[in-house]
Amino acid sequence: MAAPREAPERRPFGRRFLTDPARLFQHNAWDNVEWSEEQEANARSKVQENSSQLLPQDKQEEYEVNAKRYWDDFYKIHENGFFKDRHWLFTEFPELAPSRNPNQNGDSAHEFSNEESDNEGLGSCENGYCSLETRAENQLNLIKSTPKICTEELATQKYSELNQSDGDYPGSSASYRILEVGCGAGNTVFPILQTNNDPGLFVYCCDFSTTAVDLVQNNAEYDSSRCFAFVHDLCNDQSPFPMPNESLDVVILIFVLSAILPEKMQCIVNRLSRLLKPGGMILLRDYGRYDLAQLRFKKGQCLSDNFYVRGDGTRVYFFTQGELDDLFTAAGLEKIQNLVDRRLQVNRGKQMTMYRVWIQCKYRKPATPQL
Ligand SMILES: C[S@@+](CC[C@H](N)C(=O)[O-])C[C@H]1O[C@@H](n2cnc3c(N)ncnc32)[C@H](O)[C@@H]1O
Repeated sequence: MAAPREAPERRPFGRRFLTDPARLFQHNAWDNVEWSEEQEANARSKVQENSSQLLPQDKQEEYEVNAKRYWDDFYKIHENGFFKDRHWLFTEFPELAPSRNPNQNGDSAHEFSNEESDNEGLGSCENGYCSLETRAENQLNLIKSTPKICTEELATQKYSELNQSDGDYPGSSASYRILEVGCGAGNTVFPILQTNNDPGLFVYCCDFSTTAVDLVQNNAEYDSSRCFAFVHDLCNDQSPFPMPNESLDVVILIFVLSAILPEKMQCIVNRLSRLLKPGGMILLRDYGRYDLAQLRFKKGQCLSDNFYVRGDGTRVYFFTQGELDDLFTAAGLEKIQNLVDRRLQVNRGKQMTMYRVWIQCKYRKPATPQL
């Protein structure tokens, strides 16, 4: 009998370096690429150019007021077929499944570095988010499922009732609680539920898009004994969370803070920080300054410095490490990790190179809170 095949050793994060430029097209991605001064200057000038004309104020307000609708439309079109599942999550964020064997899932740290397929540009996913305009093959495909009712008003009423009843809230008996904000269709939540087998685990997830939350709740893997999906607008600071302050071990923000109006980010981070237990952590992965997606914007799509609107009406900000550090430390959190992930993606067929920039952070609430 043949010996059982062992899961291939996971390649650790950021370990394929391009030392010989002649090998550029031998792989589809290279880690930790250094930018030359010329490349940096080039990027700066592209951003200057595409930010030289800001959208008029009335248009800006329209995108803010209707933000939820644009994301609803996005999920009506793409449902949950847009994002790739992310087992890299557990390499980058072992906090999501602390007792997991690190050799589980032999996939690479980045969903892009699949050796079988070359990157096709932004359409192949910007670390999980693909721009609508590059996915013309996706046809408008209205939600077929019968959605459960999950309006924010109803949810708010339900939490107030729950919170009044002696600390009994969804997940109140759990020993390890994770909240994902801006969960979209659940491409982070479901891998967590599959991978983290801790019987004390409870996962909350929320999004302001009712369409997205419907997709999560109607997913065959949604298990209400281990998970609670709810509609929540992060920008509405009057909208309660279904769990009390200091009850969460982990809050995850994956490509979400970048979708928020920059002036509102600090208030959101402060509120999320209050939900953490002392010692609990916020984990973030998001767009970095001069990422290819930023350089590709055209004049007329810029809302304010480093903040743009896509063709589908959704918005995106491109962070520096310092900006994120300021946001988290001002919320009383301490830095565990704040790194920039510069990756060169290669489309060997088209002989194209794409420089991606992402930022990854872990910030912890001190045992004695600073706020
Ligand atoms: C780029 S998507 C990322 C989705 C998910 N985190 C993922 O990585 O698959 C940004 C998400 O943030 C959500 N979002 C944007 N603004 C929000 C807000 N004010 N409150 C709650 N969710 C918001 C959107 O609906 C969308 O699902």
